[in-house]
Amino acid sequence: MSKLVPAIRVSNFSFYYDTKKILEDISLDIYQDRVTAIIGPTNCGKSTFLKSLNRMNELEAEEVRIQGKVEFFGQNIYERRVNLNRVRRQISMVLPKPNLFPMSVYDNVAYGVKLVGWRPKAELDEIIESAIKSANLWDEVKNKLHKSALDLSGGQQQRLCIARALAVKPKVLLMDEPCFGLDPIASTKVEELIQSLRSYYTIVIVSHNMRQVTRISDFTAFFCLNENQTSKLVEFGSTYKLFSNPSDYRTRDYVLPRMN
Ligand SMILES: Nc1ncnc2c1ncn2[C@@H]1O[C@H](COP(=O)(O)OP(=O)(O)OP(=O)(O)O)[C@@H](O)[C@H]1O
Repeated sequence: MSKLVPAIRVSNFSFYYDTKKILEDISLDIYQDRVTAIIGPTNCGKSTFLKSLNRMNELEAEEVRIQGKVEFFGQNIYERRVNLNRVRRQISMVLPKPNLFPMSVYDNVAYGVKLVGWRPKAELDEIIESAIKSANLWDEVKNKLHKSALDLSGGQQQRLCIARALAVKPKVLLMDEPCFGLDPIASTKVEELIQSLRSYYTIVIVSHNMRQVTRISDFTAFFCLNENQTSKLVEFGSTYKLFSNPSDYRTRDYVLPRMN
């Protein structure tokens, strides 16, 4: 295994929606070209944490406040002068439910690429094909590129969302329960896709499926609400260690019953 390099370094990070503190004093490193899973009970701030990594959380409320830092290869993404579009291109988000536009398969993937700048048609075609291939979807849609994306199955739509994210060449993929609502076969395909992307992208995934977490992630962070109902990072470490020999009793009490 190559040396661990932090792609994202979260330091003493607290997050508030309006006046309500959601995350408290979180510090952890997200390593480059590794899969990090975020787990924890419902409402413990997993999605809020994930969205904090590319500032998507700011799109969700009138007012948000933070303390601490989130550094992406050394640059604090919460600094004023940061180019937010660039941050969100490099740190891309895949949501639990496919959020495709009512457009063709091709246009959905082209959408973000066109926002970045004009490209000749042949070059655009190449980017689209490569992104859809990387999302393990090409054989299923190559004859339907100009048909509505909304006619694809749920699992195909989710892989198309991943293709759309890949088309803008991000460094980090944030995945919020990417198998949510998918049947076991569609879920397996998304999981296989994550496996095939893991060497090329830094991936952070929120999942409630502990078996999936042990199959696909290298590192796991366990979040839990404290007595003030704010979310704390209880434990972070290699997925193997966290599941086989957790350091904290709260991790053990959460993880072990969900593995049976
Ligand atoms: N846009 C928002 N405005 C205000 N509060 C919010 C907003 N989004 C989430 N919250 C609150 O933040 C807290 C954490 O929610 P979050 O969705 O991050 O938890 P979660 O661990 O991902 O939950 P789940 O496992 O159920 O998906 C909850 O109390 C929720 O009500």
